[in-house]
Amino acid sequence: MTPYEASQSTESICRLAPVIPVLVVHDPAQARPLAEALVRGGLPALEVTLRTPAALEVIAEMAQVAGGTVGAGTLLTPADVALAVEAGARFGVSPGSTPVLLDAAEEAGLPMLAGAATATEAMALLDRGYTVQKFFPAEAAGGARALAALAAPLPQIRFCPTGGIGLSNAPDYLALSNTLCVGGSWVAPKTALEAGDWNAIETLAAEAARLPR
Ligand SMILES: O=C(O)C(=O)C[C@H](O)[C@H](O)COP(=O)(O)O
Repeated sequence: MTPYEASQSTESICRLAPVIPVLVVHDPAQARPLAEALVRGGLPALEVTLRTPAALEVIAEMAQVAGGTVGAGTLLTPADVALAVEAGARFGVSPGSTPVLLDAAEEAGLPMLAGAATATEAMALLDRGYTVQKFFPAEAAGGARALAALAAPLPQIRFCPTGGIGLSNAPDYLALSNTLCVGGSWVAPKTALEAGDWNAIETLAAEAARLPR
């Protein structure tokens, strides 16, 4: 897969809904009800972070949920890419970008939403052909003002900002010309997950899905 094709795929995924939930799941038994609640609420694109021992099993379970598009987050190494693809991930997300990681994703045909936090990092990805990128850590790296400033010299790059975003500040990003969607963990909070409160998660998803962009 070329970086151009990867960007086309990640753009379509980012256009599915205003928010991509960032999920940290410890129990594979929660995968299906969680994905179903998020999809019912109107958020079909899901990012499962490879930060728990259960993550690959969670991806495999979620990949079978109708209407969902499941990706793997926190991809750091070529080995992570291979495991994510094997589990059934349809896209990958990384906090930053390294040539070996991008090589592996391109070879494996996994569309990457790779991270950049500065103009230099965004330009390096653009040089390689990635016109859709993750802006991470969004709030800590200057927030919506920083992302808006990048749009002036780099209008051809579109972003999914992630990191520190919630319902209250998501609109600041979604109003920007260079933002396709935002990522965030707020739609699947730890307390609701621990309680298996799928209705609460569906309500949070529905609220997020209604955000204008
Ligand atoms: O490691 C990755 O690939 C990630 O995707 C990192 C996540 O985007 C953020 O950790 C989510 O940040 P919060 O919404 O503030 O919890």
